[in-house]
Amino acid sequence: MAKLWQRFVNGEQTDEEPDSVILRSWHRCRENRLDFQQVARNDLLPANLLQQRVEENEELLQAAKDVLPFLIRYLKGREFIVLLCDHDGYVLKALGHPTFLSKAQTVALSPGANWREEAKGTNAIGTALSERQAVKVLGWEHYVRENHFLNCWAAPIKDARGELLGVLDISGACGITDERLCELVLMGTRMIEQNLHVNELQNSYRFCSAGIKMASQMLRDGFVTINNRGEITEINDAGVYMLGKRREDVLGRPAAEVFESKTNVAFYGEGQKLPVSESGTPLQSSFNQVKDEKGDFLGAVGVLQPTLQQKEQTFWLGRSEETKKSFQNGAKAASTLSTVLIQGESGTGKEVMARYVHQMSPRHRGPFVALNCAAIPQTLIESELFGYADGSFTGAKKGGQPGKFEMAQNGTIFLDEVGDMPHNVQATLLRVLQEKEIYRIGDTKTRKVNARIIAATNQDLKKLVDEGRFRLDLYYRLKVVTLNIPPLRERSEDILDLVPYFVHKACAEQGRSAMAVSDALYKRLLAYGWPGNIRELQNCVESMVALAEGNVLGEDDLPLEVASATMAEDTCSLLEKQTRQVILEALDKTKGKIAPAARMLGIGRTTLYRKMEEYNIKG
Ligand SMILES: Nc1ncnc2c1ncn2[C@@H]1O[C@H](COP(=O)(O)OP(=O)(O)OP(=O)(O)O)[C@@H](O)[C@H]1O
Repeated sequence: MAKLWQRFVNGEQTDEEPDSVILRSWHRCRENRLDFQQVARNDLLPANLLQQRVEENEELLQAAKDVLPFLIRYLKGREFIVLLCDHDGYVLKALGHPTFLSKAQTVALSPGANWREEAKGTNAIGTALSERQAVKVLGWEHYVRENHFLNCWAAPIKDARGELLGVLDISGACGITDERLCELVLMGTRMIEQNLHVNELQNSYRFCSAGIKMASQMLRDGFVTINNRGEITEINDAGVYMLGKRREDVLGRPAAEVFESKTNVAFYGEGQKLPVSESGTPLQSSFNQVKDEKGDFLGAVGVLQPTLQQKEQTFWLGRSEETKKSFQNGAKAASTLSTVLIQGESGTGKEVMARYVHQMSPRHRGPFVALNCAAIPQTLIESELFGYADGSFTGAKKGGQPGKFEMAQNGTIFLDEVGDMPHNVQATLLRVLQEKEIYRIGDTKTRKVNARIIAATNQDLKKLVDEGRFRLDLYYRLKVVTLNIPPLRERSEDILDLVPYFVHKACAEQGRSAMAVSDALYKRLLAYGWPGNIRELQNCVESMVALAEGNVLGEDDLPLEVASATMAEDTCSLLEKQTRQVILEALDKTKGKIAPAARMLGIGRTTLYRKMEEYNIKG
């Protein structure tokens, strides 16, 4: 049969023809004027370019990683090799029988060599690429004589869209043939294609889940996904905050348990109220079932929103022992109906505490009414508190007007900055506390009031009493239960909880996507004294979020005031401060004389001079 090849390359006519695939390939080789005796010049990649191709075809190599050894095992030690080539015909990998591997090397059938038809004439790899189908090229069917000792089977490898990625080839010595090799090479390509498909599915799954995570962080509402077993698979930061739990206590847990609900939450319809959150605050949820095209239930996605009550913030944050203790005391105070006095610097969270006490008390269903005694003119405080009767003064509303005490019926009245309450109103307040009834201004009729009083102050009330500016009897009446809220500088660990919450809140309010906070920034925030307490921290975070450019808040975003204060701390370490102090004291004792001061410190005079210059101490 080799005569067929001989006649063709000699340009002689013949009655017999080889397989049509081979004949088409021979014609292409002739058109390309290929030398049929030997390959004129092998196209061999140098090591660096081969490495580049290997990297470019990483996915293909990965998909074939286990398939090539599997095929070799199947060939049971017979003299065969298996090759993986890229879509340009370059051999990327060759495995198999060592004897045949070295024989193959004599014709450059090895990694780095190009086996396209244009380079090597008719051969299984190149012809499979040209014909885009599985082929076998046996012995003399190779166009170039030097390859006649080969028998090869090859098939193209395609991706899910039919795009050509490479070729799988099995080669052996001429004469060894086996009908099953055609099937084997096809089976190998199918296995590689399946692996590629699985990889692609995994990548698109990873993309979807990372995309959902990223998109959900941009929402200001809580976002939750639940799988078909009813377990929570994803929750954004807003959701974690609203629940008042830790992320690790939510992820992977049954939704029914997290939402403290008896029914499976996935089957909730629109707008169901869920009794959730550690602080007992109600959230509103809206879940939708996710189904596939056949209508099978896959899981559910939902949003959580605070109900109106929670929007007025009745939950608190802070991991420090001080904060936990304060709020534990608040909860204890809530169970009694006594008057509560909350003391703390401005911005420490006194109103947050007052709302918490109300929320935890048996009156939580009643109203919470606040009045800031420092924020309204003193002449109006009385009418604000007790209301007025019809016609009690010119311009008074017809039918009169109830005051805050009446509005707080069966609930809580919060008197903020109670130290600023005028003396005459203090007397009336004391009477209301005793009698539990009020007169509206200009009215003769008493009205029963049933409201729990929570007062707050950032002043030293005892001092005001001593100065005669606050009534002693009212002071004792108010401080039945006292809650002290420490300043933020005494519980700076709370910053670690407050900052992410304020960042999240500011991003949502300013319509920005989620932002992270760098460790370096946390260090600076922890080093600052926060004279304005939590309110100052919140304002600081809000302005950083508004002005920051990237998606990570860093030290450069700090407002000047905080930046310069914390910088000074950094550059002047405690040790330096102490050294400077010791030198100053020695100089003070020796009335500025250097030699005795140096003796006292146990150092030489020159060292003392050097230290004084270093610490900017004038002699
Ligand atoms: N533990 C906390 N968790 C979350 N936010 C808090 C907490 N404490 C305070 N805040 C927030 O800090 C800000 C100041 O709190 P709040 O108004 O309760 O302080 P205050 O002590 O009543 O201030 P002032 O004395 O000026 O009236 C508010 O925005 C509040 O939401």
